[in-house]
Amino acid sequence: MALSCMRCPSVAAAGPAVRRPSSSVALSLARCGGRPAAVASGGWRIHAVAGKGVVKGPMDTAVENTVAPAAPSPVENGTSSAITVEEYEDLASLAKDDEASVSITVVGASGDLAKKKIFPALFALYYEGCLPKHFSIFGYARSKMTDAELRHMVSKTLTCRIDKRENCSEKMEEFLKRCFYHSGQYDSEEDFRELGKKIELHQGPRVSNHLFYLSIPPNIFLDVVKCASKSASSASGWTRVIVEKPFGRDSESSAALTRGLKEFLAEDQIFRIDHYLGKELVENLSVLRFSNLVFEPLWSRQYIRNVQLIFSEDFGTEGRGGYFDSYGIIRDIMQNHLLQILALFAMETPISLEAEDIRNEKVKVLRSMKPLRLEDVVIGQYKSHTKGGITYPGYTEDKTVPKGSLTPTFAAAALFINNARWDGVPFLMKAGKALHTKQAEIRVQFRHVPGNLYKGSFGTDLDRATNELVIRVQPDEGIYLKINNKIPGLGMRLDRSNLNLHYAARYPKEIPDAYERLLLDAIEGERRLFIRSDELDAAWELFTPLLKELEQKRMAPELYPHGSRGPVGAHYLAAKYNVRWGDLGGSEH
Ligand SMILES: NC(=O)C1=CN([C@@H]2O[C@H](COP(=O)(O)OP(=O)(O)OC[C@H]3O[C@@H](n4cnc5c(N)ncnc54)[C@H](OP(=O)(O)O)[C@@H]3O)[C@@H](O)[C@H]2O)C=CC1
Ligand SMILES: O=C1O[C@H](COP(=O)(O)O)[C@@H](O)[C@H](O)[C@H]1O
Repeated sequence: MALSCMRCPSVAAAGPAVRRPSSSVALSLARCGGRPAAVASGGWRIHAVAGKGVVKGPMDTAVENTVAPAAPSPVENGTSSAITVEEYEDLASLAKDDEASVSITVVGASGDLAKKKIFPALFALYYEGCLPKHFSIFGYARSKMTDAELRHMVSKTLTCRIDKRENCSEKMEEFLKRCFYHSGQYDSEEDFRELGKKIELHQGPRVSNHLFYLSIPPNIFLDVVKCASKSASSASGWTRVIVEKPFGRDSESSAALTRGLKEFLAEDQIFRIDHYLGKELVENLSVLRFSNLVFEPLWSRQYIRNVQLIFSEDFGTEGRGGYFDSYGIIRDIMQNHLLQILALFAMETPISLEAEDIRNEKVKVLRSMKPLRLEDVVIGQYKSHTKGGITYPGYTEDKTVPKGSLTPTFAAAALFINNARWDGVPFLMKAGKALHTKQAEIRVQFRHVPGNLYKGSFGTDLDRATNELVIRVQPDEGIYLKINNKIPGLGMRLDRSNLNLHYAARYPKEIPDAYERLLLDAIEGERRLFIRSDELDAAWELFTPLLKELEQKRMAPELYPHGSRGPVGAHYLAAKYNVRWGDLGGSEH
């Protein structure tokens, strides 16, 4: 069975002629499983990098990708233009002779994230035929390991998709053969130089593109970027760096990190990952809104009563208390994952689907947020709870958490966007660990029907009769819309039902993990789902004053039992804005 990267058909939808608004456009062609993609007769995907496509950052090289340097720019002198199918095919055949290689170096390869997410995602991409033909993967960390030991470690983490087991162990073998390990210190230019030599050796005489994934604690980000840029960046192709969160703890530390990174990297070499942006249902948010006439006209204060962004986990810190305690749930989940979803949800229609157009709109939302007030925030911390004879420890009983810690493991907040579309609409966020369930969802509660003819049928609880759109990000992905309908029969009794797009029923195929999408995007130079530095600044500007106030006043979190629905304060906060949390209703599917 020939596998092909399923990403290609979505590119085809954009059509062969790609319009670009910027004056300087570099072309990059990324191979997509060797299958026709962007046009019926081509095997390559055209990817135009808007604006500073050809960037001469300190760690970058002039050529964005594999196209011969003399490839004509399709856009001249600031006027929009398009690439014809013929030009496209010429470029594709040109590039076919000159395929670049890509190396992916997982820095911190011995760690939890690398094992849990990064290597499995790379294998899934390989299995799907999404990795470039010439690729190699390097693990880098201080731990001593041979290539064989790395392969053994990685092999234990690889799984086959439920729906794709054919040739799986063969594919695993092939994949593992392309994984190598280099042990070194994170602040040693010499060690990175050796790594660079190894990479070049495996890449052969082709244009060699280097991707580094920083899967390490943040205090060593800059050491690694410095050493990698000086000693292991590509001399012939691009060099890109994926940076994992946390991107600082507040505005100041985040700005310092950005300044540090920019000493060695240009902004468009930095891929700040927020894995929630790679989740299928978050990706679908814009499709839902902008490609369905029934939603976009309703997307404003005129019809939407409130929006809820809810994250819950049914487990506590469990050994990750060291990291968690100095960040807390607001920094861990709200300032990044939930705020990013909010920005995507609330943004104006972007000019196009280009990364910069989308990020421009998101940053406008973030910069329009009203300052977050302490009285609009509730914080909580889980305490021990015994259920069914099992005692679940409280947060401060975790050995990796300092005694008496006031770090919130739960927070709820009411946020507002100061713009014409959203003025007065509460955006309620709720995030917590050790709650009763693991779930992430977006809930949109619509206003009451004015002059509702059926008002009498709903009793006194009119809020229950309003429409609610639920986007279930995880688990059991789905989108459903609560509507009112008549119960069949001779009488006139009303009911609440769900118009339900249940992904498992509609799409039996396994949904790719967020890290797969994001890794592939980074390889292809697609920046849409990564955080730009001005977005990050705006996100910290919103949360930093609140975080400082909480810490300065040593606000004590409200305790809630492990496995419960969280502190009652969250209900009072919602009630203050006439909101009822949608995840607590009894009519879910
Ligand atoms: N784990 C997860 O689920 C998530 C993690 N992240 C972020 O991803 C990054 C990596 O996470 P994770 O894999 O859990 O991290 P780990 O703590 O497992 O660290 C990764 C590797 O870094 C090295 N390392 C650890 N501590 C230090 C230190 N103090 N000084 C130098 N090197 C050190 C170790 O490798 P060696 O000793 O071999 O050099 C370790 O294997 C972090 O920034 C984290 O915040 C983000 C979201 C989720
Ligand atoms: O970034 C983080 O996310 C995970 C939750 O991710 P999910 O994809 O499993 O929902 C969270 O557990 C962790 O604390 C946080 O750092």
